[in-house]
This record gives sequence, C-alpha cells and structure tokens, in this order.
Amino acid sequence: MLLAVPSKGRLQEPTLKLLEAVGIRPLASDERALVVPTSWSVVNLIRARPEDIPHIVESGRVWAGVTGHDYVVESGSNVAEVLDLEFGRGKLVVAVLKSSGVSTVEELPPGARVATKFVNIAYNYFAELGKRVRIIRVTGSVEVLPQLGIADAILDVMATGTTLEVHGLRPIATVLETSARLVVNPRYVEHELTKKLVTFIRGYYAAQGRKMVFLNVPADKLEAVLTVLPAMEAPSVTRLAKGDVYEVFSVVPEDVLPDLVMRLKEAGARDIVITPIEKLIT
Ligand SMILES: Nc1ncnc2c1ncn2[C@@H]1O[C@H](COP(=O)(O)OP(=O)(O)OP(=O)(O)O)[C@@H](O)[C@H]1O
Ligand SMILES: O=P(O)(O)OC[C@H]1O[C@H](OP(=O)(O)OP(=O)(O)O)[C@H](O)[C@@H]1O
Ligand SMILES: [Mg+2]
Repeated sequence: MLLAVPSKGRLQEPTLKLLEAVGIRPLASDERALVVPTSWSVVNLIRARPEDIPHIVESGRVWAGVTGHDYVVESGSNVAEVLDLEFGRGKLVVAVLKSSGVSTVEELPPGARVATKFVNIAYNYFAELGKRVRIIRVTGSVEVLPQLGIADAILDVMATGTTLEVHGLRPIATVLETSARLVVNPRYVEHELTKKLVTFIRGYYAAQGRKMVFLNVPADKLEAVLTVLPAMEAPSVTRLAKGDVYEVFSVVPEDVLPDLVMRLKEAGARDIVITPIEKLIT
C-alpha cells in the first residue's frame, strides 16, 4: 500500500505522530526521500504536499493519504474521506479589513476582489450566493493583501484567528469547517489492508482518555468495590492464588480517575495500579 503523507506544514508532524502511535514507523534513511518504507512492510509512505494528496489518491496508484478536508473539496477529487483525524482543525472563512465597515458577504460591492488559494471553493461559494466577485489566485500569506489594497476580501483558513487579528481582518462568513482526514481511493475502501489501517487508527483514538485500573480487594469488600467501579462491559474479577482476596481490573475514563480512586479506597480496594492503554479495538 502506498500512503501519502504531508511533506510540510501544519499536518506533517501530527500525521507522522499518529502513524507512529498506530505502529507504522517510517524507516527513512534520507530526510529528503519522498518514498519511505515503514515498519508495516506492506505500507510505504509517499511524502507529498497536502494540496496535491487528493489528486494523488484519486489516481489509484496511491491507495490512501492524509490531508485537509478543505483540500479535498478544493480539488474536487473522487476520494472517500473515511476518518476525521481530529487535528488540523479550522474553518475556511471570508474576511475583510475591520476598517472596511463591511460586516456581511452581501455587503461586498459587486466585482469585489477576493484573494484566496482555494479558488474552486471561492468560485462555487460566491456563485451560489449569486454574488459577482473577482477571484485573485494566490499561493499563501493571503492575510496581508487587503491592507496592501490588493484585495477587498480573502477566503482562507482560520484556526485561532490570530493571523486575521494581526492583519486587522475580521471574519464575516464561514465557508466550511475543515480538519485532517484519512482519504482513500474508492477502489480500496473495502480492501483488507485499508480496513486494518482504519481499525488501528480508530483503536488509537478509542484509547485516548481511557486508562486500565487494576486493584486488589478482600472478598468481603468486593460487592462494595464493584458498585463503585465503572467498566465498558463489566469489571474482570479473578481470585488471587492465596488468601481470600480478588484482583479486579477495568477500563475507565481518565477524567473520573481522581474521584474514583478515592471512592475505591473508601470501599476497601488496595494496591490500585493505573496504566495507559495503547489501543482499544472495539
Ligand atoms: N493554523 C491552522 N490550524 C489548523 N489547521 C490548519 C492551519 N493552517 C492550515 N491548516 C490546515 O492544514 C492543512 C494543510 O495546510 P498547511 O498550512 O499545512 O499547508 P499549506 O497551507 O498548503 O502550505 P503553507 O503553510 O506553506 O501555506 C489544510 O487542510 C489547512 O486547512
Ligand atoms: O487562525 P490562526 O491560528 O492564525 O491560523 C491560520 C493561519 O495558519 C495558516 O498559516 P500557515 O499555513 O502559514 O501556517 P502553517 O505553516 O503552520 O500551516 C493559515 O494559512 C492561516 O494563515
Ligand atoms: Mg499553511
């Protein structure tokens, strides 16, 4: 399987971190290598620009990739977005200079110049509104153009809003929400290897925010402890080799742990061990 990963920018590091967490470690010999073998021998990474990944995956030679939803829409490529990877979250907005006095897209004058690198999204957005604008294609650093008098508005990614603020801009409309997605060529969505990759990524995300809890409980306290201990199905209970003591373990939400541990101790639990979960395949 060839899997396209961002070669730069905001998505590069979280994508490689996710793949490592799933167990797919790049075995790159050379930093500049664009084809990288991995610890999953059947998976090779292709390092590509995020905006190019939808086209590359649509070609079919590369089965799958990680890129932003905005680039999938912009490309118009026929790829399946099988997972929202929850990073690279932002939204595409139309923004204008605060000093322009414009506060809605409707107030933009006919023929207003809109600078963006998302030309197709912009064209479709304004066409649907029936708003005549002049779209100016740029490749980046869009936010500086209005104050230079080169554009009346921009259509670009906003996350915290800092870049807009710094350039005296105000968002006046949200065009779409975006985040990193696992995109797969439609021919390979049902392939065993794709299913394995999706299962392991889902397993990693399901494990986030959960911990394993192991504890020892004297037999006469077992009932009281079990009423306090949450579980996905039910806690596991095994009798220790000696003494009238049980070992109990369960998967619990991480955020309830501080109160839970105190309640377990009060109910009679002891030797409470808390461990992380690498993956939780449900
Ligand atoms: N500040 C941000 N916060 C969250 N996601 C972002 C942010 N900037 C970009 N993204 C998302 O990351 C993806 C790739 O954008 P990225 O910035 O990494 O590359 P690029 O913008 O194409 O290149 P460049 O950064 O050189 O302009 C896009 O889907 C975009 O929506
Ligand atoms: O709303 P904010 O939090 O300010 O983020 C939005 C900015 O981030 C990105 O910039 P750029 O692509 O240059 O940053 P990156 O290299 O980290 O992706 C994007 O193009 C915006 O300019
Ligand atoms: Mg960027």
